[in-house]
Amino acid sequence: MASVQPPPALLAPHRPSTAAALRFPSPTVSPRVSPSPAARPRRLAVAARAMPWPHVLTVAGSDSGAGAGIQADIKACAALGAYCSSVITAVTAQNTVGVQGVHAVPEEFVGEQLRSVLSDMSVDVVKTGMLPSAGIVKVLCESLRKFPVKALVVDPVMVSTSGDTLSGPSTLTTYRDELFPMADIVTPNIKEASKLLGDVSLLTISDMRSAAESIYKLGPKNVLVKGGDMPDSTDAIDVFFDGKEFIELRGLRIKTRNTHGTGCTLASCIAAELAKGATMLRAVEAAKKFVESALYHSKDLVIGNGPQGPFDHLFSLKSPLYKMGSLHKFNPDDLFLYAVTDSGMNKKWGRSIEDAVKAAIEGGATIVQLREKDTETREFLEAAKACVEICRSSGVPLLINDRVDVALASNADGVHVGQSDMPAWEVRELLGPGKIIGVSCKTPAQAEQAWKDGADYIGCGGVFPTTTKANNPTLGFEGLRTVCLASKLPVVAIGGINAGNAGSVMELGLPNLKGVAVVSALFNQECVATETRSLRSILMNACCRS
Ligand SMILES: Cc1ncc(COP(=O)(O)OP(=O)(O)O)c(N)n1
Ligand SMILES: Cc1ncsc1CCOP(=O)(O)O
Ligand SMILES: [Mg+2]
Repeated sequence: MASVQPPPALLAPHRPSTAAALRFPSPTVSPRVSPSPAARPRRLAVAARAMPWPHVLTVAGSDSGAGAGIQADIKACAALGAYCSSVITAVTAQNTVGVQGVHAVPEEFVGEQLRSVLSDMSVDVVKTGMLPSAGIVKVLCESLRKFPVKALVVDPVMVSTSGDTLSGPSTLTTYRDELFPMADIVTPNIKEASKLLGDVSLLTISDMRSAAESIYKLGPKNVLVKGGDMPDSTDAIDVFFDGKEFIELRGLRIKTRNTHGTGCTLASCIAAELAKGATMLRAVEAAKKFVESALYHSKDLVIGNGPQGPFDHLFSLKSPLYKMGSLHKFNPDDLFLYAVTDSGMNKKWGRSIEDAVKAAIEGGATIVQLREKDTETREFLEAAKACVEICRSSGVPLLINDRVDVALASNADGVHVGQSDMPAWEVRELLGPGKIIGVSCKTPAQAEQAWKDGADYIGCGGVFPTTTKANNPTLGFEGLRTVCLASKLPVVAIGGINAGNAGSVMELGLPNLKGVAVVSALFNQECVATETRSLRSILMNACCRS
């Protein structure tokens, strides 16, 4: 009787596998035989996991069209570096037109799937999607009590983005009474929030706040009411509530038909980020940014003929410009007080570049840029290397204006380029995902291109007239506002900004206007540190007021 020899690797004690070690028997189909006792593989000696792998378990329905459901969950988690196991609660026949049929999985079998995963694997976070019956909700709650996890993310899927009802009224009651009190966050959209609260009408941000507060009282630790389908809103605004404060999370409303699965994906991204150790608010912010990036990248892709197309969760594999590293490396708050040096002013005041940078940092500059248009390359590079050390010891990013070569050679933190300098996407190719790239933008189109090219921020100006940069049209507050409202990237204002008007710039209250960049108000002065300190306090006061 042929005995089936399991692959050697299965018998050997578990060790990091190499291709050589993983030799499997030839793929010919052997007659089904039960292995002799000698050949039966011993219990696997599985080594303790050397590398943690954040793990999300999705408990949701299958979407045959793969735009939503467990298919979206698995893709989203994979894109964010988390493992995703899945317990299927229903099988749906659906596509880009809508849901044509739903078969709920018997609750006993949902329970068996839950036991299989939770008894064997260490799950960090459970994320729920479509739970088609009260019985399934109860089975899930029982499993969570038996196999507790770090966090529970509940996406109360009741109405699909195509408008089809996915959960009945009895399920809502069990959601509210049993599942919500166990949840770390509940993420209803407007329709779902309305249903959960007895079909109340939700038309404004204020209504969303009230809804979030009412849903919070049902027991979850946090609530995120998603405003994506709020009528007539220009931005996609979600309201986050943690029981103490409301936070409005603004995102760009991407004009596209490819929105099927955005709800599932947002919740799965939150789960993945929580599994990776993020705080709840950071997880929600990262999830929102992921969905926005995915929608933007996918806006012109076409799958299916209906009104609700899927989007590409794995967009970052398709374009190096979307390397996730660059989405998280740069801290927009660094733009608060942006000191930009000037070779002419340094000469006028007899000051070295290094001295100018040290003084600006002493005064509280939060980011520094060497804008040395008239300095010879060799001198510029030596100064840049010295300033990299000065800034790094203070934790202040140092960028180089225009000169990518100097930035590379000095290992600066990034580069700022203008419309006539090297395009940002080329700079990104040269610097890689871990460096900061800023782009000068005067129009929404330029801001859009900077985002597409993978920049981290934009400089917008000149806001006021300036003699520091020749032939530089003045945008004024309206021009600055127009670009800020269009920009998907953080913005720093520049041009003629000084102690007299910096406060008014920040008091515009533009959400993504993160600070001001200043040249002469700091470096064409006798004492750089004093001027920087004064400007910093003006900015702090203005931000407290706005
Ligand atoms: C933050 C910031 N914004 C704009 C500029 C302008 O750069 P510059 O090289 O002086 O001019 P353009 O290349 O934008 O035309 C900057 N240096 N920093
Ligand atoms: C570099 C630059 N980009 C737009 S305006 C400007 C000059 C800003 O200098 P100042 O702060 O002295 O007006
Ligand atoms: Mg330039």
